[in-house]
Amino acid sequence: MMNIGTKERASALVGMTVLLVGLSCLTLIGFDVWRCLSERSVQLREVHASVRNLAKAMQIHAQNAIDEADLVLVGVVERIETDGTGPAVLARTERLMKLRKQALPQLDGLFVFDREGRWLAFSQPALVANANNADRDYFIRHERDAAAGLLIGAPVRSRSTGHLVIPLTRAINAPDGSFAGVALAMLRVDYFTRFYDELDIGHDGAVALAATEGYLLARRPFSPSYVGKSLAGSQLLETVRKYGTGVTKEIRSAQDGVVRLNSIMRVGDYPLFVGAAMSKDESLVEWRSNTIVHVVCDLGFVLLLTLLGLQLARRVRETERARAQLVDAHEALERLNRDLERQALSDGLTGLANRRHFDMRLAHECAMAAQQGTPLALLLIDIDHFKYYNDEFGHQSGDACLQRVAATIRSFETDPSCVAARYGGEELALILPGIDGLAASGIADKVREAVAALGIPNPRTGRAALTVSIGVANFRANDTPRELIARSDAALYNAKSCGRDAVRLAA
Ligand SMILES: Nc1nc2c(ncn2[C@@H]2O[C@H](COP(=O)(O)OP(=O)(O)OP(=O)(O)O)[C@@H](O)[C@H]2O)c(=O)[nH]1
Repeated sequence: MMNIGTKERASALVGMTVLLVGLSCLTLIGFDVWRCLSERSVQLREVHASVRNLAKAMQIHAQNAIDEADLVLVGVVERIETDGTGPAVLARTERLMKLRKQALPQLDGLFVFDREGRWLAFSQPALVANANNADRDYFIRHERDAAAGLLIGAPVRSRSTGHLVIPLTRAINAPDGSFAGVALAMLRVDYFTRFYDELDIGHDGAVALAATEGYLLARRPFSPSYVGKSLAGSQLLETVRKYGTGVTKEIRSAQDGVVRLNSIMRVGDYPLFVGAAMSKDESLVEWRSNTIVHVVCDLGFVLLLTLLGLQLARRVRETERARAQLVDAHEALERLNRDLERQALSDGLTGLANRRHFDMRLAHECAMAAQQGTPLALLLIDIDHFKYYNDEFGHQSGDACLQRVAATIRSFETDPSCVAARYGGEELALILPGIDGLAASGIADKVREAVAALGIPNPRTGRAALTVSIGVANFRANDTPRELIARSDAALYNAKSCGRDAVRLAA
């Protein structure tokens, strides 16, 4: 059974164990949470950099394609405006347009229309019957605004090739500044989508080329239905409207609902922008699986640590219990030893020092007195006519009487160095270190009176009460204990001889 102190110590140790295990678990979990969050932000930073690089590549690609096509348009317009639309000029222009179309893969066709929209020159192999482009949006806009410059129109399906194309147009003006027609370069939508197909954007990534007016020109993943599709209400367009181009933002796609990290860039000075986006979920797939592995490992480790902690706490409790039992056993043993020691040194009947103890202490005190030159006295005390008492009251009463007399003598142990002892039988002794013979005689007299004052009857002596006779001896330099005892004994004999109930100091 554990005592309160042991219980408290065991509880404190168990508490410390729990605290240690708890802190270890918290440190581990805290560190791993921090590591996971850091890895996540590193991963997202890498995705940000990737989408910016992709957007930059798309921007350069689109700008080059448009710049090259516009350069051709500018040349064609300049030639027609300078040289007119005579058959020779148109033939040369058409040759030039065919050469340019072969050289520039983004071109689906080049055309020159007169002010009525009729085809004057074109890069296509043959004229489409009754072809007239006066109904096209770009034609109407140039007709209305001669200073419109380069127009990039919404994608249309080409009447000559059937391909999806983006029309780039410039107005042709007559020498008087009036509208004289339109030069058209058709950019193939698939020129862009083929390039976009080669970009590494993952499974859920998306890229797009769009007009700032708010419609799509090309996109990956591609579907013909996307081409020309309005972006109205989409977060992509809202982001462009709100933050402009040149930003990287997290956007939920209006097309497929996937959340992506989008990098948006303006294509030169054209009313176009490109957007490159990678799925946030997909980008974090590896991080997520790593995190799951870490969480499982952490949980396992925490479980292991908890089990070890519980085991440790149990061991601590057991050890403390064993320690307490050991301490109890040790204390019991010490008590037993003290009892045995006391028993070995004390007299069983009177409780005074026994003869062995008396001899040891007297030898010690004699040595001290001799060494330090201090006084020492010995009293030998004998009960007078004790035989009568025994005979009168029986041996058991004699024992009780002996105990009372011993207790009285013990009361004169006024100093820790004093020793009251049972010298033998009904003979008792008192060692008085530091006290000379005269003072010791005074004490002896008081002892004698104190015993008499007990009033123990001893009728056959003819006296009022039981008495003692005391022989006092003063230690002399070089006395042996035996010599000191012998002189005390001689003095006791004198006290007896002169009628008992007396004190005698040895000569
Ligand atoms: N009850 C009891 N008596 C004891 C004990 N030890 C010694 N005695 C008795 O003490 C008595 C000593 O007797 P004696 O030596 O003749 O001396 P006395 O009768 O005291 O007479 P004086 O010494 O001459 O005065 C004996 O009767 C012993 O039996 C003890 O432990 N108990």
